[in-house]
Amino acid sequence: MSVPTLDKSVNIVKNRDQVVTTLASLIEQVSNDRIQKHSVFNIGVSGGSLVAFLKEGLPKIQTDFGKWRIFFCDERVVPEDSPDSTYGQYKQLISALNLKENQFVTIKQGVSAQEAAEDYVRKVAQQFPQDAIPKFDMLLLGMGPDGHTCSLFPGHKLLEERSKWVAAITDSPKPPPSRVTLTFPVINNALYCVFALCGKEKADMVKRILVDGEDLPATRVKPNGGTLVWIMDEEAGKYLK
Ligand SMILES: O=C1O[C@H](COP(=O)(O)O)[C@@H](O)[C@H](O)[C@H]1O
Repeated sequence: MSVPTLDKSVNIVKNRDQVVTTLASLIEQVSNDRIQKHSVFNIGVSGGSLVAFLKEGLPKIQTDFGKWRIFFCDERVVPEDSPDSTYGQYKQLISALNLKENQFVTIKQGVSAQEAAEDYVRKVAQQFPQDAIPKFDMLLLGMGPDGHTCSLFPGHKLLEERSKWVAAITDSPKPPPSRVTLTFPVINNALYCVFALCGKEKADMVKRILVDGEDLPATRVKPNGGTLVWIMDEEAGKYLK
């Protein structure tokens, strides 16, 4: 796959297919660079529409998937065989990309959101023994029509979380209510934070975030010393032109 010309932090491409291709190409470029330098690629994935983008795009890229460690930017506290489980949806990629199940760092099953968050933070810390705050190579983020990202929702107290790397939420306004999410100190420590989104129902929120700079969860994604990239189709970006 050819390297994208992403010279801007906000990239509006024609349609959904081009969102998929542009995103996949950026992942290919960054993963190969990180694997060459560090022999591992630590990536965090989100749920929602991103899952389909990756299912379509990742099988087309050239990278050493065996060197990937895959984390969840957020996860729903539900059984893995539930349609709401983000890991459950990514499982189909295991055979498509020749991954092993143990390359995914998943949440503990059958426990409360609080216990799942405490367990997840231990698992994350184990993978980043040298880092004061885990430094992900790349976090792939979605943005809901309300401006939420990960499981960080507008007006929620978790937006102010400064000490925990991973937090539990049990009152998510979007179902299911119980979730585990990375917090801003970790999100904004990543090397790359990449939003990928499509559709006219997101256009108003894109404007409120990228033009008006309204204080919404997705607006707070500002990686310190890292790179922020938005990839969207013309419908989502229609108020930016
Ligand atoms: O609930 C969630 O929603 C967001 C956004 O989803 P989308 O379908 O509007 O793209 C997603 O990024 C997050 O991981 C998920 O838990």
